[in-house]
Amino acid sequence: MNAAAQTLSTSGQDFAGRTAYAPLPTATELRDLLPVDADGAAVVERSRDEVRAVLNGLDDRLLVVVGPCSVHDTTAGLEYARRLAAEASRHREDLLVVMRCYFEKPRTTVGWKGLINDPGLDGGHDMARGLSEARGFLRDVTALGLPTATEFLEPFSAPYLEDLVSWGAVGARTTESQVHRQMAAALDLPMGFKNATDGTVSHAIDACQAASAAQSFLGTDLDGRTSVVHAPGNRDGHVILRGGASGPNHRAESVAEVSAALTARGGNPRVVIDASHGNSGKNHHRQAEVALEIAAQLEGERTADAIAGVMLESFLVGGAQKFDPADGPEARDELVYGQSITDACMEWDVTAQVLDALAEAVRNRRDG
Ligand SMILES: O=C[C@H](O)[C@H](O)COP(=O)(O)O
Ligand SMILES: C=C(OP(=O)(O)O)C(=O)O
Repeated sequence: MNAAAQTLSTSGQDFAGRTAYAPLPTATELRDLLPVDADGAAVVERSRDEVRAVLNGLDDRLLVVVGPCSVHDTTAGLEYARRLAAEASRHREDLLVVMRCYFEKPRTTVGWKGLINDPGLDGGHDMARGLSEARGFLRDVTALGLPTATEFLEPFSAPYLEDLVSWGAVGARTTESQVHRQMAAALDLPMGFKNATDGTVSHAIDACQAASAAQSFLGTDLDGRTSVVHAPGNRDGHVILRGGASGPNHRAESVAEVSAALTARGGNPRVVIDASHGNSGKNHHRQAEVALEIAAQLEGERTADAIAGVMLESFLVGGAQKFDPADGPEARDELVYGQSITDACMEWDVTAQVLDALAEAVRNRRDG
């Protein structure tokens, strides 16, 4: 029995066989505790509409989803958000900047699963605190006038957060999952689907089609009751090219191929390109180069209009540091402030240069 399970069984909470359960506050309770004010709600509503307009080619700016691979320290995350809000405002004519606020990490095998799962970075799995910190962080970022983006990994956490999110992702490891496609069908915000880790893009195209349909499925309501969910479908699904085991897919030939496949399937032919992950081999120096290659593509003739957005992984300090909660509190206390504990991120100064280059490329695209 693991330590968390032992605590629960001895603290007299519900315990069934080998698995322990600890009830959490409902989404309604957390929303009441940390409500969105009128200004915050207006930022979210306006940003969702702006993202939709960019995705549909009605707004000629570039969507830029940028921020840490994962938020593990909300103080550093907020310092990053303040810097990014200033850049977003400086580039607002050319770029629609949305901050990556990723609190749930899908692991290839095992590892720290993100702020919601383990906010203490100590294997304590205090998810009530994790949900509350995540929601509080989204509120703080939104209060800066900066829209937020997140990956929805656990369908159960979506109701706790979604009203503060302007762009959502389904990751490479879950795009083929019916459960995640249903979840997307219920969310009233633009949702990107990543290609699979092996590089296959057809799952993401299938996901856009599936999520666009009205669906009925088993889920929970905001009060945590198991419910039949009747979702209206999400018309703002789109593909995110993140490369994979078969190689990168950010270049013009891949973009043209996917865009044509999307057109043939009646999907949105405009894609978001992730400069990180399989497109950079998770090397943050290479990520900056890939971002500049995408900028060059925006100025070319062939696929410039097929690119709606770019995703960048970026934090205050470049690179990443190894972290495993099992290494104990000393390892946690020695973490470098502002550096990723999951994938390598571009450092702040490089990020600012990349944003400059993307904005210039958008101006050149606009001027033909
Ligand atoms: O962006 C995040 C990571 O690439 C993803 O969570 C997988 O990470 P892992 O292979 O280190 O588990
Ligand atoms: C996990 C992520 O990406 P992917 O699903 O592409 O691996 C991510 O963007 O944090």
